Amino acid sequence: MDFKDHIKIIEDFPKEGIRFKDITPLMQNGKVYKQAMDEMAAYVKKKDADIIVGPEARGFIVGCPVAYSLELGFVPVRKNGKLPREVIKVDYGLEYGNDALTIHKDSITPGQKVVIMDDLLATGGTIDATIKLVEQLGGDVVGLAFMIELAYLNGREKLKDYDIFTLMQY
Ligand SMILES: O=P(O)(O)OC[C@H]1O[C@H](OP(=O)(O)OP(=O)(O)O)[C@H](O)[C@@H]1O
Ligand SMILES: Nc1ncnc2[nH]cnc12
Repeated sequence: MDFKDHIKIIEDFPKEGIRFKDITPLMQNGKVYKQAMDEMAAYVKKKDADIIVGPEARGFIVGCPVAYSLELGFVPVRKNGKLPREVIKVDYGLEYGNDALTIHKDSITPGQKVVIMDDLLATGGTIDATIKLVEQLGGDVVGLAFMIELAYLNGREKLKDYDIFTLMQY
């Protein structure tokens, strides 16, 4: 199955010069969405993860179905001010802006094997911040999984100490 047939590219969104990869057509097709999640689940299983972590919002679109299918827990990483209990926080930059990410302080048990999942790897800023949060809580990041990799932004270089799985590369 060629997953790229189900990704739409939108020029100059959300800012001039950005070629936005829209995953919503893939999600709208049940068979294709399931196949994509099954392939990502196979990777998470191979890494023998204890728990999945995903950053808001599109990390939930891939992390939750895979967690459900493997009967694993899912921990949300959210933008600043969204989580209701005690959090730790990290500032980060991405392809089109800056923000802060947070995680509940009690969401990871030290030594737990974590796979971090998101829809897309661009500069790696989001995942770098997510790794910092997980590691500050004592989690062991055993893998990173994305549907899409924008290879021209060199996110892999920033994340070179980690094992990375991607379904599609641009
Ligand atoms: O590798 P990076 O340069 O960090 O970029 C990738 C991130 O950007 C997008 O999220 P965005 O922050 O736009 O938020 P959203 O998921 O809430 O749309 C995408 O879902 C990744 O999380
Ligand atoms: N080019 C892009 N398309 C979709 N999501 C993104 N997140 C960061 N860069 C992106």
